[in-house]
Amino acid sequence: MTGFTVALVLVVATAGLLRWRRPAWYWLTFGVTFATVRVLVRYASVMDACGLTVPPSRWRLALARATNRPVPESRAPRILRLRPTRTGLVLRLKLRPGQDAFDLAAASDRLRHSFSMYGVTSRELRSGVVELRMTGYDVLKRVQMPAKADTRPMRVPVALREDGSIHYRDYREVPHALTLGATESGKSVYQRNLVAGLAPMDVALVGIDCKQGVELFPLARRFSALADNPDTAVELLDALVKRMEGVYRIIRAEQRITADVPDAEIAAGIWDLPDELRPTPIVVLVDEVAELALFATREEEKRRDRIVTALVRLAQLGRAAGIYLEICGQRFGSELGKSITMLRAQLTGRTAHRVNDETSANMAFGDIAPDAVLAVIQIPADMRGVAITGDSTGGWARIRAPHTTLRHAVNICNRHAHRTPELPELAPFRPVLTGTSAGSAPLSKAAPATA
Ligand SMILES: Nc1ncnc2c1ncn2[C@@H]1O[C@H](COP(=O)(O)OP(=O)(O)OP(=O)(O)O)[C@@H](O)[C@H]1O
Repeated sequence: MTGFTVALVLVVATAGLLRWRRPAWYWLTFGVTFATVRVLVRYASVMDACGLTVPPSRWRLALARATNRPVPESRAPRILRLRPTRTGLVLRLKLRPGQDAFDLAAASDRLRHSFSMYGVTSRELRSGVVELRMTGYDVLKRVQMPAKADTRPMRVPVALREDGSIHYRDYREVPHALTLGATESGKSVYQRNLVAGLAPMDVALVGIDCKQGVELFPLARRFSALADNPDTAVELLDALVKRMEGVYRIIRAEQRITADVPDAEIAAGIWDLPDELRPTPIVVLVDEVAELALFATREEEKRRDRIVTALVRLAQLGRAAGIYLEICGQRFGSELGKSITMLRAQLTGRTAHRVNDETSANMAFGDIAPDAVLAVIQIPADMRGVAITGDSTGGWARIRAPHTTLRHAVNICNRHAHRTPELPELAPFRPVLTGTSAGSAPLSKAAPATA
């Protein structure tokens, strides 16, 4: 036996032994080749077995009869493209007459078993063309974000989807979002990833962290305004509403100039304004929203009503003024008092981490994607950070953000501290940065924060 044959036998034997464990590196070294060959060789028989073929058309049958040939076989969707990726394979299929995208979606679990893949998901690209994404291993087990991401202004690659693609938080497409989850489910890590993704962009970050500031205050260098208690939060939200009204006045002034000019675009939001006039967009991050909505005394009730009213106004009118809400909490339902469900209805983007009961899952998806409720309940307790994300289109996906530590997020914020815009309306809430620890000093308005 030559040296080459021995090496080949060793490689094949090692690959065979490792196949059942399927770590990510196994996939990259051997799996991708095996899976491509397997899918191509088994394609016709698997499609037939999964009921994804159509009988030959009448003219093909007639032609076979006329030329005295055997009866043609049923045909599977035509493969337009097969692309191996870092996590699996992507197949683009042209459907045969009589098939629809739902046929493939309904057969995805059968396809997964038949092709020996970890996961198969399908989505319609355009009429008659469906994309099947196959993953060779559990990509959410240890999240590694793809090196290349399609970054655009106000679009953050925040997590990995179970089909291996990137999940983006796009503020211009989905202005406001709600993130729910039980304690220790991964909400703060998700929010940290958002801050780290937004830090290099031209955006002002505003934080309301009612967990005594433990999550957002270490990131203070990149924040234009911070509040760590409901009293400061109510003033900060009022200031944001005032700023929103100011931005509306700028848009109105710009409209008067262009309304008389035929064929000119009329500004309907900050993104239609010329660069030199465009106010800085603002992302408002609220951690533990229930703390803002709970009250014990009459005074606190009045404060709570002011807070919720300001949040509703920002959610209703903020998009055009470039003010986007990112609200995080353990529960967000009618038990938090009046106007909460009205606010929730404005939060288009929904992300739910592990929850402890069906009611909490319903708060996230009951009104937009009822089948996602079951998926939320099924998130295992030992997979912290795994979440279900959906939007008003009714679609949903399983995602997990990379495990970004607080130290890593702080480093990113410090690196981009020079990008922190100074907004005059929010100046009183700008964190005062000192080199020393804030210790036991109350972190209220203009409080020192360390990073
Ligand atoms: N995406 C992730 N990947 C791996 N581990 C994670 C991920 N997200 C969270 N974790 C783990 O779960 C722990 C709790 O996460 P996190 O602090 O974000 O939860 P939380 O929902 O904000 O909890 P609480 O509401 O109690 O503050 C983290 O310390 C981390 O170890």
